[in-house]
Amino acid sequence: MAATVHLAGVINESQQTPRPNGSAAVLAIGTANPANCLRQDEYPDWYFRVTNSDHLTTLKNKMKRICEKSGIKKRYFHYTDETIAAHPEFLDRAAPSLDARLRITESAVPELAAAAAKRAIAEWERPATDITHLVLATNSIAHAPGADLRVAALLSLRPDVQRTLLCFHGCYSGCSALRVARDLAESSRGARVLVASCEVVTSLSFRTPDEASPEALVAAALFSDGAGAAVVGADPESPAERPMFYMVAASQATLPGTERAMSMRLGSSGYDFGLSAEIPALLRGAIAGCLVEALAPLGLVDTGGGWNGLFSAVHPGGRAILDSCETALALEAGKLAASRHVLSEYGNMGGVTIFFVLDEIRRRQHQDGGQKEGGMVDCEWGVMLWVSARASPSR
Ligand SMILES: CC(C)(COP(=O)(O)OP(=O)(O)OC[C@H]1O[C@@H](n2cnc3c(N)ncnc32)[C@H](O)[C@@H]1OP(=O)(O)O)[C@@H](O)C(=O)NCCC(=O)NCCSC(=O)/C=C/c1ccc(O)cc1
Repeated sequence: MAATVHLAGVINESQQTPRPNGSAAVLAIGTANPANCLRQDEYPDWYFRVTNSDHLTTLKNKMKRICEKSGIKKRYFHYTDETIAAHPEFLDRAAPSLDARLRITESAVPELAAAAAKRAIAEWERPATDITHLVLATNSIAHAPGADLRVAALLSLRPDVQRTLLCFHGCYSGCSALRVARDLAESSRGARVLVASCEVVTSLSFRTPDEASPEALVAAALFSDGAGAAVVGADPESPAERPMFYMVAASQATLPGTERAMSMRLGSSGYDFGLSAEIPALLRGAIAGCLVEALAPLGLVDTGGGWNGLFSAVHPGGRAILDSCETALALEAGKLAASRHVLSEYGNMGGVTIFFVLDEIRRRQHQDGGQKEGGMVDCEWGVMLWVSARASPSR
């Protein structure tokens, strides 16, 4: 472990660090992707060729059907043809390959996360040394000292920056990181939290297609690499700090009996993903009830017009996930336009994707001057799966 001294102070109540008056807000956003971009309509041919699997014609045709229905146009990958040529063990399920994969991700994750974070800090227009906390979420590493320490060094954050590393939160890691950032930002006045999410998970999961693992084929057709970052803080301290989304509440709900529906398991040959074909239907059945429970304490209720009065930042886990949300919540066409756009342009980058969706929503707010597609911008309140957000009235 790195030589880090952790101190916890206990003080008299009257001497507590003052807490901020307002809610934490997203003050800036940055995103980044690796250079290797592959078109989705060409991916099955490429994938079966480089894995020497062209003879598996039934499986290849299935992947083509999945890609056609994925709602994705292109995806980004840290790996390249050269990576695959240099690592024949990635193609052989029986060969141990985890060490080689983790050596790749150990440097790739902090570098990509820092690239996104640099853009967020540049937009924030304050020095990186004003960052008091760093929260990094990833499913793509398994080492300590972790990528959070390396990101802090790459960005020249101050030595006493308080770091939190969240690993193995799956596709909701971005929401987890934002929830933790919100709590940190609201717990001490002046806190400025750099929150980042980074996945190069395809380097941990790339392998030969297997007729016995159709779920792995779905993962191979959807997942993509990228990084997203935001600066989060309460009580803007200067005119340059422009809140774009106030994070007013966060909640989490787990559907009983669904523990096996979505899973990730890191083994000697990398990640195995479990993605039940039931996920879109499970979501369809549960989402409205979850929304009612999460929003009622905020006084937000469906008064008959459905949930179209909110803007929605939904993690685009797959085209069918978005369809399920749209159906279950009776959303008007275009209400999930930002999520669909991000899915189409980048694929499913796990927890990173939600940063791209928030970025896309605010871009549409600016471009359209309030006359946006799908009634998104004139909504004061919004919901992000699973963090509720309120758009700044000043934006
Ligand atoms: C794009 C898909 C994969 C296919 O499109 P489709 O409209 O369902 O098309 P088909 O029904 O014709 O399916 C095409 C083929 O794929 C197969 N398939 C179809 N899902 C499968 C399957 N999970 N296994 C294994 N074969 C399959 C299906 O059997 C079929 O095979 P075949 O008959 O041989 O053509 C679509 O099903 C889809 O988007 N599925 C959702 C993928 C998914 O689970 N994503 C979640 C990843 S985890 C995540 O991001 C978290 C999200 C989340 C978000 C919000 C929350 O609140 C909580 C969580």
